[in-house]
Amino acid sequence: MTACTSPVPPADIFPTEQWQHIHQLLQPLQASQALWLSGYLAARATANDPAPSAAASAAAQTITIAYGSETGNCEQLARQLQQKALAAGHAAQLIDLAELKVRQLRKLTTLWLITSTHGDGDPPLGAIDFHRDLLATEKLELKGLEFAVLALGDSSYERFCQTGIDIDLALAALGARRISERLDCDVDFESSAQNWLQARLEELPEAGEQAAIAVVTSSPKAAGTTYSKQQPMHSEVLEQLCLSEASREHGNYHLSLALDEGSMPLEPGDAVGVLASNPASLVAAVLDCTALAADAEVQIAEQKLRLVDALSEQRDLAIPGKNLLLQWAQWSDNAALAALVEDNKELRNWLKQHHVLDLLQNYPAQVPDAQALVDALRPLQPRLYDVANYIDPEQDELHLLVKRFDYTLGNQVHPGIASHYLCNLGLGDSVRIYPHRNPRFALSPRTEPVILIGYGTGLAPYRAYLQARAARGDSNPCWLVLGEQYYEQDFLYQSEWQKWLESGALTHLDPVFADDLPRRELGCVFNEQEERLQQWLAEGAIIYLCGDKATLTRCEQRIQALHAKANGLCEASSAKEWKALVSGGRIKRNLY
Ligand SMILES: Cc1cc2nc3c(=O)[nH]c(=O)nc-3n(C[C@H](O)[C@H](O)[C@H](O)COP(=O)(O)O)c2cc1C
Repeated sequence: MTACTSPVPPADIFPTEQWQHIHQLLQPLQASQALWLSGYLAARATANDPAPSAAASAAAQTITIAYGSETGNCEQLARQLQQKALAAGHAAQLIDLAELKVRQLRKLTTLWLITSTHGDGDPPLGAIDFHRDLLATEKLELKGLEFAVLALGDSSYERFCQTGIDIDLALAALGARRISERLDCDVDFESSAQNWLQARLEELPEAGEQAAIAVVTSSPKAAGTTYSKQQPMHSEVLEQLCLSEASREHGNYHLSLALDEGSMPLEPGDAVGVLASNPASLVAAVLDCTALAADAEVQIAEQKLRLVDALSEQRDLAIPGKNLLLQWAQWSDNAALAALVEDNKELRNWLKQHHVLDLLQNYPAQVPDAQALVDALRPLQPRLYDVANYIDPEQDELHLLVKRFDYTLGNQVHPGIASHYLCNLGLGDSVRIYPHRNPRFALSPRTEPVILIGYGTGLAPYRAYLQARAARGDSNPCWLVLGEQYYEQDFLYQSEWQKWLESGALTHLDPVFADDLPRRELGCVFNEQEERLQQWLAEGAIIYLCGDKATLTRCEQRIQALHAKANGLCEASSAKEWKALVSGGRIKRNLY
C-alpha cells in the first residue's frame, strides 16, 4: 500500500511548528496504522462539516475511485487505478459502493466509478443500496461533481452493463458533469478497461505540491499475500470426500487443499477464486471440429502458449458469446447463421440456448488459424467458492464445499465446468486458487446473538464461523438453520454441528430438508420458533443468509413479515425498518 509521501504543506494550512509536531507523530507509524488514520481523517473531513475548512477543501480535491464488484474484477481495476493515480502524485481515495452514501456525493469533486452488473441486470450485492438510493434521489444537486463511469458486464445477458448505465444516467440527471462517455466492457474487458484507466490519468492536470495520500475506505485486499487472479497459488489436493449419499446425482463434495502456513490470510466469510480447467474431452472436441493443431502457438495478453493449453485453461468452451457467433457466421459462410447474426434479439436468444459445441459441430467452418479461434472465444472466468474452514496463521489447509452442478441447454444436459473440475480432482492434483476477501460477510465481532441461515453450499462459511467461534470461545448465542434436499442424503457436516452444540459454540440447530415429505420451506423454522426469533431480534440479533438466492430471499421475507407483525408495522414502516437493519449490519447476505 502506498503510504504518505510528505512534502511540507503550505504554511497557511499548517504553521511550521505544528507540522513538525505532526511529522514527529507520524514518523513511527506502521503502514496499517497510517492507513487507518488516513481513512479516519478523510471520514472526518467529509463528515457533516458545515463550514468548508481547509482540510475539507483538500479532501474535496481528492479523486474518488468508487467500485461495485461481486467477483473482484471491478475492485481490481479500481485498485490499479488508485495506485496509478498515487504514483502520478495525485490524491486518490478508493471506496466500495457498499460504503458510499448518495448524500456524500455532494462533497466530492471527481468521481471515477467502476461497476459490474449481476443477477439479471442487478447491481452487485454491495452496490444495491447505493444504486437504489441514487435512482430514487431527485433533489440532490451535484453541479460540483465531475464523473466518469466504467461498466463491466457480459453481453450474453439481456441487460448488458445495466448498473453502469443506470448510475451514469442518474449522476448526469442530478447535474454532475460527465467528463467522458461511459465505457461498457464485455467479459474480455482487460485491454479496453486499461485504456479507460489510462485516459482518466491523462485528463488530470499536472499533480501539484499536493501530497499523494492513499485513502482506503474500502475492504482491505488480502494483506500479506502475493497471490492474485493473474498469479494464483498452485495448491495440492489433500482430501476429496463425497459428503452426500453415493447414489446422489448432484452430490456435495468436501475438498481439502494444501496451503503454506500464513500464505492465504483469509477471514471466515471470505472466498477463494478457483481457476478451473476445461475437461480434456471438451478441448479435444473443439480441436477436432476446428482441425487446428494442438501445439500451434497462440498469444493471450503477454503470454505465449500452445493452443491446447489456451483452450484448456484460458478460454470458455461452454458459453459461445456474441463475438464467436459473429466470427463463426463468416468462417462457416452459412446463410442461416448469417441471417441469425443480423437480428440482435434472435442472436441473444440463440446464445442463451446453445453450447460452443452446438455451433462448432452443426456449422462446419474454416477457422483461419489458432489465434483467430482464441481471440473469438470468451475468457474462462474464475469461480468463487466460500472458504469452509477457519484459517488461523498456523492453518495449512483450505476447505471447500462444492456441489456438482449440471445445466440444461435445449434438450442437452451439460456439466458445470468449475464444479465438475473440482469434484473430479484426485489426491495430489494441483488447483489454481487466489484469495478473495468478502468483508461484507465477515463474522461480526459484536456480542449480540447470531442467526445463521444457509442452504446447500451456503453452509460453507458457517463451518468457518463455528470453527472460529470454538477457537475463540465466543459465548454469544448462535442459532444455525440449515437447509438441503433430503435428510438421508444431504445432512452435510452433521457430526461437526453436533459437536459444536455440545461444546456450546452452537446454541440451536434446526435442519430443514426441503424435499422430504411433507415438504418444508426453510423459513418454516421461524414460524415454528417465533418466540425465540422475536426475542433474539429484540436483543439485536445479527442474521446471516447464505446460499441459493431465491430460497434465502423467501426466507428473509418471511422473517421480515414476522418481525412486522410482532411490532405492528405497516408495509412501508416494515420496509424502512428492515432497510435500517441491513445498513446497520444486522442482516448480512451472501447469495448466488
Ligand atoms: C451470476 C452472474 C450474473 C451476471 N449478470 C449480468 C447481467 O445481468 N448483465 C451483465 O451485463 N453482466 C452480468 N454478469 C457479468 C459480470 O458483470 C461480469 O462478469 C463482470 O466482469 C463482473 O465484475 P465483478 O467481478 O467486479 O463483479 C453476470 C455475472 C454473473 C457471475
